[in-house]
Amino acid sequence: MTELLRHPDKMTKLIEELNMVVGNQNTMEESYIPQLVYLDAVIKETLRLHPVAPLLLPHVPSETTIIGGYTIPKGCRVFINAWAMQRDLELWDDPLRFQPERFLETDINYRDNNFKYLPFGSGRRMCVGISMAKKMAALLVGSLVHSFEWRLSEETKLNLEDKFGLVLKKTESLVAIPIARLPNLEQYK
Ligand code: HEM
Repeated sequence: MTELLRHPDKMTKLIEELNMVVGNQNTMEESYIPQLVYLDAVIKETLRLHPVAPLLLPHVPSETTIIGGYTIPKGCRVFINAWAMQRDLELWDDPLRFQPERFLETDINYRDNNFKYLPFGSGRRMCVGISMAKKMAALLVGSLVHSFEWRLSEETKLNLEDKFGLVLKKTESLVAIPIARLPNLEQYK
């Protein structure tokens, strides 16, 4: 939501998609998700810049392995810096820019074997909750944007700073004011 509020043009594009697919007589539901391609791109781009688990989960190889000339000893703890890979200038065009369109132009997916985009990890130990997480994120962001117009109070600064840990969190929570945008208040019950 912070990225969308910082980029009103992207917010407008998402609202237009929701208006077209869901319409203002309905509320956001799971069945609309496959048609909401821009919403999917917004979530993918958000997870690229702000991965929930920036170093994935610690992995421990069961055998000593050589990868790219580096020896990874059996039993050592390996962290994969997905955060850095997903912002790497050599892998991404203009990497610090919030640009959901980059996911419309390519078919990069969460489960692909590409090693530049790993918000859910990769391989045998990748996240088992991808399907659920994808749907929940789409339902949540889709509902917030479809049902409300979001405004900021005068003093709100849109701070995108991250607090690092096993899980990435915003340093400052977003405070935004929702305004009903659906025509019928019954739709909010
Ligand atoms: C946006 C939401 C989520 C993100 C970004 C996420 C991300 C991740 C990541 C990065 C890993 C580590 C993968 C690796 O180290 O290779 C992981 C593991 C895991 N996730 Fe998620 N996850 C999410 C939601 C969920 C949900 C909803 C569930 C369960 C319903 C779930 C269950 C798990 C489990 C059980 C593992 C450990 C898998 C293993 O070690 O074999 N996750 N997740």
